[in-house]
Amino acid sequence: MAPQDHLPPSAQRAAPNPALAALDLIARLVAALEHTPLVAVCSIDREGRVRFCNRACADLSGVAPEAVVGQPLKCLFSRGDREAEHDALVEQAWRTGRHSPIGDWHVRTASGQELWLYSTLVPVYHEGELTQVFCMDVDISARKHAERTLYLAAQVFENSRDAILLMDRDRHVISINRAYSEITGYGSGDMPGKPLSVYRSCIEDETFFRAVWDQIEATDHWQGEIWSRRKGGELFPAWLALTAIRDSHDQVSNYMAIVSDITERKRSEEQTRHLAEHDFLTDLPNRVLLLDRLSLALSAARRNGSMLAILFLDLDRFKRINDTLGHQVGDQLLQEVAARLLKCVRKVDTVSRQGGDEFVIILAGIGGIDHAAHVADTIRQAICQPYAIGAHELHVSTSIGVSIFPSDGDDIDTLVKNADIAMYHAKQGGRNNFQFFSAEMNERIVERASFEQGLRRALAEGQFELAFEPELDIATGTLVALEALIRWRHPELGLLLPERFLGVAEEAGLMVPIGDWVLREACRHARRWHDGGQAVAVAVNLSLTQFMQRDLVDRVRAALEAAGLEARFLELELTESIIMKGGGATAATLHGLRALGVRLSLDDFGTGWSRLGQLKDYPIDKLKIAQAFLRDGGDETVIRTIIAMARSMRMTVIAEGVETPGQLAFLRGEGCDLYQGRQAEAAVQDSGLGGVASLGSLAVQGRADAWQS
Ligand SMILES: Nc1nc2c(ncn2[C@@H]2O[C@H](COP(=O)(O)OP(=O)(O)OP(=O)(O)O)[C@@H](O)[C@H]2O)c(=O)[nH]1
Repeated sequence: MAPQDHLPPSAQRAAPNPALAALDLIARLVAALEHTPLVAVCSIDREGRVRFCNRACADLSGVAPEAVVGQPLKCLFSRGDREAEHDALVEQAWRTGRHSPIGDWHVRTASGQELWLYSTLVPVYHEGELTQVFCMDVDISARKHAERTLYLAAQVFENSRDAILLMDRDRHVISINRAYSEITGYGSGDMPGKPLSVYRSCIEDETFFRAVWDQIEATDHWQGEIWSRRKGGELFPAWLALTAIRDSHDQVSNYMAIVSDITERKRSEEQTRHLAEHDFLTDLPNRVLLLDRLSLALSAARRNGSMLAILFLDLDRFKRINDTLGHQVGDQLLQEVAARLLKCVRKVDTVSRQGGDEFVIILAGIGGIDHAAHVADTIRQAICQPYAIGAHELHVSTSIGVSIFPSDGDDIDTLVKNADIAMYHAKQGGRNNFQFFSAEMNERIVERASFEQGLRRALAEGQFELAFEPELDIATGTLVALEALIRWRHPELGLLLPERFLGVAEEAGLMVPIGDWVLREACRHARRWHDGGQAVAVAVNLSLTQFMQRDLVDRVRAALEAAGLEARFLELELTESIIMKGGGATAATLHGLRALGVRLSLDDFGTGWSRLGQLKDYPIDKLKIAQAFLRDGGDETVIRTIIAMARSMRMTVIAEGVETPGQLAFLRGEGCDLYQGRQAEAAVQDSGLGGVASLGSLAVQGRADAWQS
């Protein structure tokens, strides 16, 4: 190609003399064109074949110039679905002789690289004739990439759900995005130009913000929770992330603030925390929060040298309300109790529910123990007032234990434990009262705990024994039965009577295993007597707890079977109160036992039952006149009535605690069947048979036989 071929005809026509200078200029222009790295240039002929390609074009397309000459233009760059559009521009350049509009083209090179080209087509004349079209392309891929990045950044900024605010290096607002406007209510024109500090909530002070900006200066970043203010003045909790943006010279050019409205999150966190720290039924603080508050109150008391009281409350006989009226009524009562407790204390105090019918109250910073006593008594009285729950008017009382910091303990556990111990003593003291903790109480509780442990060991190690008290026929003096009475041969305290340990056993939940042991052991003894030739019956006392066991009949059957004892030789003694408290299941249990063939006897008769007629519904074989009626001269009328009643109901009647010959004579005169007590024991001794071990030779007949159905 001759150098002048590149110039349009007008330029060729206007070329000044001298001609050589012009040729030289053209030669240099061509050389520049060939070597410029900025513009990729190639030319095509009328057939669309490449005739020339400069180095930049070869570099950009990745095709060697020798390989491209004679090839169609698209072997350099393919324009995808815009190929036809480009062909039309080429055709237009040939047709009009004018250069095509400059435009951006997204192309792909032969090696698959994608580029953006800024292109035009320039028709070139030679000697007045249009001979070539030059394709001139500038690689603008980098610019396009930057534009795209900027575009995306702008989209992110605008469409982010987080509120974003941009500042200049002086912390003046430049712009805010849509989310920022939505969250804060400020429009895009409200904030720009103003310092960010204008929009602070005033909850955090200057020191706080100074620390924030100090950290940003040091690390380019700060994030944390703050209170933010909406345009209308409303405050809201926000999570703020502040970041310094640096320019290419590593100088801070801007700051960006990202603000998230965390109102909902805080609310739900608060809700979760509330649930974790409060009792669902009463909404009072639960044990977790109580311990937390107590820890704070203790620290404050230590700091101020003040006193603090812990009140441990337990409702009295609450179980009865649940049992008689149902759990739901019980729940409502607990809620009402909670409300009353709150009314009895100050705002600084904490009322908490520990669970069940137990409440613990912290009285902070009390002036003296009088204050605690006053509050305890106010509470006691408030709880005693009647409750209207549904159609019911309920009455309940509470027992309260009080411990005082610092005198009753220095730490949470000790203070709560001691208040609990004091509450236990309030219960022991008859309920519906309050007790201050004392060291003696603690000693007693420790003693009781070790006693309880001892009881468990006694069961495991066989420290229990049975003593037997004879029941004799008044008319014949014959031994009819032996009542089994438990004794505990305590390793340190010696032989203990049941009064000494059965209360603790009851509270420790040991009545059933101990009762089982007595039952089995008594049956085993009776079997031994039988094997020795004496078919004497054995009487065993049942406790309420045993009686309430659903499988009582099975347990009794199992004891009989294990001993190989006939059921008619076992007599179970119940008290009136057991029968009364047995509830709806009493009759079924008694009939179940009777069906086994065992005898049923009512102990301590005459001391509690008001509805004698009810006895007819139960299969009771024997009435035991309470010892109280014989003491101090006795109550002859009652005894006479009981004997008459037993007769009319075809029951055997026995008097217990017969101590004198006079008493025995009286009972004999009234037609009482059997007797028990010191007189009976003396009679057994007199007969030369000192104890149960000798029973093998004791004559047993009469009433025992008469019992057989
Ligand atoms: N309604 C109701 N009863 C509960 C709840 N939690 C525990 N209880 C019952 O509360 C009763 C607590 O009884 P206790 O304190 O052991 O005994 P009490 O009958 O109050 O007798 P004393 O405490 O010896 O005076 C038990 O019957 C539990 O089943 C509850 O959330 N709602």
